[in-house]
Amino acid sequence: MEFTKMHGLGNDFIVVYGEQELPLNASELAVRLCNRFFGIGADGLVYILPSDVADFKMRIMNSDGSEAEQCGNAIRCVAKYVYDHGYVTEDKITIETLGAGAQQVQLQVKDGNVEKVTVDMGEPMLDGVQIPTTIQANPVVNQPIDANGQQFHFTAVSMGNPHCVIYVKDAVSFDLGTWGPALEVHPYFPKKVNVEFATVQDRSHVDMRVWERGAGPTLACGTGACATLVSSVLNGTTDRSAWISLKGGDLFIEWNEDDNHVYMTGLASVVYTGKIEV
Ligand SMILES: N[C@H](CCC[C@H](N)C(=O)O)C(=O)O
Repeated sequence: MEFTKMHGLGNDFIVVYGEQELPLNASELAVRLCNRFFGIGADGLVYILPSDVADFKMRIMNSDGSEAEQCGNAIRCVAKYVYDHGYVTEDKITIETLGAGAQQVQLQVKDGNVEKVTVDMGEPMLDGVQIPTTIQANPVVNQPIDANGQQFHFTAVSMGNPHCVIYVKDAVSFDLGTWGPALEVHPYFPKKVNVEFATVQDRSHVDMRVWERGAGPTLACGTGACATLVSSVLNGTTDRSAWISLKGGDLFIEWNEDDNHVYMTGLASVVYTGKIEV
């Protein structure tokens, strides 16, 4: 199997092009190939597939073998991949995901190189039951939640995949390993949840660290950055556009007041290409 190792701010993926549909063993392959000791090593396995409603379809498997409905960093990588390989000639393309349907992607190209990618991540889902959570509220803002004997307050947002945003004193030094795993599987979240720990620096800058559903601590999370911006607007702590600073770098997120869509802008990078027996 040929693959391209790519990342979005250090959130890394094994990208596979050429399949007509998701392989039946995609989940087992994800666990095997994402393993950082016995496999290639990555946060996820990403397939670029044909689509009936967009230029391409993206399916993403977390490193634990679970499938996610959406992945912000991966969709930027997919857009760069198809442009670099000449599968598209326009700098504006559409990519279908399970969680958000056909999404518009704008490539910022200079001298033939993809510099930045802006993705329309669609409308945030704020209804507690739809996210899904067990909380009957719309939106779910600043709700108490206990984990390992500690009480936090969270705001829940879905970007096609579920997110739990918690504000802490210092996200940069926060101990993800102690609290992330318990919150990921908290009974409030029937489909588990991605957990973001955030510190608002000012109305246009938030520090965020993430414990991802099905992948654990990653260097960046695109949908998590979107959820963090939406949550911060709901909590009145930022403007509707801001820089979200992750361990692997910065994403610029805007929650547009006119169309209610969230727009994410950031980098996408190729590390190497390879072949592996599967
Ligand atoms: N672990 C996530 C999928 C990857 C999301 C993240 N890597 C991103 O960039 O949005 C989930 O199970 O919902």
